[in-house]
Amino acid sequence: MRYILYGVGAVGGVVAAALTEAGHEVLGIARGARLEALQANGLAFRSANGSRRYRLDLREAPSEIEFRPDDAILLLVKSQHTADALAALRDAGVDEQPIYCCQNGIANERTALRLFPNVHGVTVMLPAQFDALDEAVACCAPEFGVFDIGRAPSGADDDDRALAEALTPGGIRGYVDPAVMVSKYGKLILNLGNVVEAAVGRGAKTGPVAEILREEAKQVLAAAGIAWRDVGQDDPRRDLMRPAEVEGVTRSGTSSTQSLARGAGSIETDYLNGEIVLLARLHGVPAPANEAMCRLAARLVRKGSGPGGVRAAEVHAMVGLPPP
Ligand SMILES: NC(=O)C1=CN([C@@H]2O[C@H](COP(=O)(O)OP(=O)(O)OC[C@H]3O[C@@H](n4cnc5c(N)ncnc54)[C@H](OP(=O)(O)O)[C@@H]3O)[C@@H](O)[C@H]2O)C=CC1
Ligand SMILES: CC(C)(CO)C(=O)C(=O)O
Repeated sequence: MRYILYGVGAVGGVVAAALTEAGHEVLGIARGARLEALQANGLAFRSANGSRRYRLDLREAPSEIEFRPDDAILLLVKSQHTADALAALRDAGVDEQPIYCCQNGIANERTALRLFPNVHGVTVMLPAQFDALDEAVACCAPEFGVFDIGRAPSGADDDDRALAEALTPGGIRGYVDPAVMVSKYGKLILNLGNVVEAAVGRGAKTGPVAEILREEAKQVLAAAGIAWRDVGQDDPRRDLMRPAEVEGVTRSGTSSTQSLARGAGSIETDYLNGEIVLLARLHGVPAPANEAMCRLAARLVRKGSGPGGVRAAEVHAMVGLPPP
């Protein structure tokens, strides 16, 4: 199987390193200054085990690729970039190849299923970042991360088993999960604090505001009749991946914080907290705290704000909490 990695950012970079290290054929799709740096220097992969540089085969767009029946496509772009990526894949002739949504949130699978028959979900438990443009950092050890892998909306097949087996030797423990979306809803609950950290700064993703967002989300999911499974710190597999020192690297925060820090011009909040807001509206229940966080994220992007510039008291007030 050839693995096409659509998006060679933080998580995509770690996946590229893991699959390449295990001897698999990998082709990456990247863009802009990141593509130029990766082409010029290769990928500098850093982890608790040290640093290694990998030469990657890269393209700027799917139109530059001759797709094969044995390709598996891993979507590793942020959710707000999924629709464009999928359209480009279809224009380039992709049809029945498996498409793996290796992304937070649960909206990507539905978007993919509108265009493609063979869609799979992946729960990505793998904190990663890049500071230099030619870099990818895996922030946990001894495993870089844990992936739940299965078909969307449910089931599992030989391609899922092959992907789990391909990732595991390179440091990403793959688990085939026929109820992967149940796992992904659990991960969605964890990610509701991303925007709080992006706004206020480190530590806020697990504080009292995040707790309100998560409790509200659980009520909304219950009203919508949606099952979820805890994949947080009580999941015993978390022992496989503990935050680790990586020489010369300071953890920059969640993927949403990284978007603000890079001035990316967009943030994933509408697909995280916004998913809860959407479900609440569809099912006639309130979600004022998550709504407030979507407004806050839109404001931060509109103003070009960096991470950590909002006072905690302001965010507390937005969700009805007294000042900290
Ligand atoms: N980072 C983390 O620690 C974790 C992230 N996740 C999830 O994984 C997913 C990926 O996140 P992450 O790796 O952080 O994201 P990044 O922004 O680091 O990487 C995505 C990369 O894809 C590129 N890209 C987007 N659209 C295209 C396109 N059309 N063509 C070529 N390249 C494109 C982006 O470029 P550009 O910058 O120009 O947009 C960027 O380089 C998200 O859903 C995130 O929530 C899950 C767990 C942890
Ligand atoms: C769990 C966490 C917060 C890891 O960084 C993540 O999923 C993200 O960054 O989006």
